[in-house]
Amino acid sequence: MKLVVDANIPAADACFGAFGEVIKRPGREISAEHLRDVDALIIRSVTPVNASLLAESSVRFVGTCTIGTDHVDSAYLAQQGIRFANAPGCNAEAVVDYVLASLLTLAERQGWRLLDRCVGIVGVGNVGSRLQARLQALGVKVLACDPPRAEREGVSEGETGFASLETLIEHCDVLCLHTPLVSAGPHATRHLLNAERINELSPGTVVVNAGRGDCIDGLALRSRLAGQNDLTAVLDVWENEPAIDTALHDLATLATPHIAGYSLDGKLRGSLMIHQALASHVGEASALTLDGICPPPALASFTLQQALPCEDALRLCARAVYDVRRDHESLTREAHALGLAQGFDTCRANYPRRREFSTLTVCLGDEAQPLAPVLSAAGFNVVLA
Ligand SMILES: NC(=O)c1ccc[n+]([C@@H]2O[C@H](COP(=O)([O-])OP(=O)(O)OC[C@H]3O[C@@H](n4cnc5c(N)ncnc54)[C@H](O)[C@@H]3O)[C@@H](O)[C@H]2O)c1
Ligand SMILES: O=C(O)[C@H](O)[C@H](O)COP(=O)(O)O
Repeated sequence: MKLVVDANIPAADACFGAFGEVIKRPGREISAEHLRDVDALIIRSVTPVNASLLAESSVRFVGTCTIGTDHVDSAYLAQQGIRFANAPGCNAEAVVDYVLASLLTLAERQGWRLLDRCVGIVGVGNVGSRLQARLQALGVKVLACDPPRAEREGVSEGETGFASLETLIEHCDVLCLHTPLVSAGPHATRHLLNAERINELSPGTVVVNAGRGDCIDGLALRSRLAGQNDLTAVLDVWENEPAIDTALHDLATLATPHIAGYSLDGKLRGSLMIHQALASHVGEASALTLDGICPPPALASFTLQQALPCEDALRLCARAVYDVRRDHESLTREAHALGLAQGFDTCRANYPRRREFSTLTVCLGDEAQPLAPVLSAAGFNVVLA
């Protein structure tokens, strides 16, 4: 078997080498001519897969080591009998870490407490529901909006905690978007946050987008930020990546290059899930495990002796694992050196090794032991020293 694999996929040899010859190519450069005599295509989200890529190819399996699937014309693949797999949930914990790290950083800069905020979550799937669980465990008030889920589960607004987007806009201090990009249909998400809704946001609202860039009307957000300068934007995803809007980039308080899900754990889970799907496609058993391909974390544990205020302790532990300010600064730095589009992809290609909150064990000395519930709610392992 011959496989073309995005060069940005970690553990590609361990996950795909046993199936045959692995040819690595930059994801944005994979083209029809690379696929003529290829059996399997293993990608991430930057390779559009459609008839024009595959019509002349012998590809029978397409696997994307990502949650999102908007880059793949799955109807075309189904019609051609080409097996398709994605990696649901693979990096969901990493995205939740990103959102918590971002909110804790904003809280410190702007002088508020995360634990006092009301957070709206739009899209309560693998990412949104994990975010909801961690925030609620911390005692943060959460409003959740997911009309497709409400419909599937046969519930109406208010009945089981789902609320409308308008309710979230009216009541939330923070609005987090975790929706997929859906272009058509009753629950389309393209420009879900449109000019009208952006204008309805109360001054001071924090908008976080770690779903897909096109779920927000970037021009409308840019004009509210440039005109009134009364919102805070945390943007990980953008319209037209990597050639994103420079003015919007400059106006965002935290601007990162689509790396919310870029924990090593999340990426390796994605590779492993597609390895398993390919093994099942070719009828082979697989013995590969995450532990087999994932190294131990550089910082596995530390001891906290002091009875710090809750949010200071949360920030300290979060930053010991992942400091979102580093990603914001490296995008700014690379954009200066290379221009925004090239800087965006350079940051992604050279992304430093990042682990998830759950890889850190925090040992609490006597005085710090009251912090156990809050640290464990945020996703850290906690032991009493
Ligand atoms: N920034 C990143 O690095 C990163 C990482 C992972 C995922 N993502 C993006 O986040 C999206 C969500 O990930 P997930 O794993 O939670 O996906 P998921 O499919 O598990 O959940 C998506 C949820 O959104 C809901 N939804 C769909 N249309 C909606 C609408 N109009 N309004 C409100 N809710 C709606 C769905 O019902 C579903 O519950 C992915 O599709 C992907 O595009 C981004
Ligand atoms: O859909 C996903 O899983 C995420 O957006 C993922 O982080 C995308 O990673 P990329 O394809 O940009 O490497």
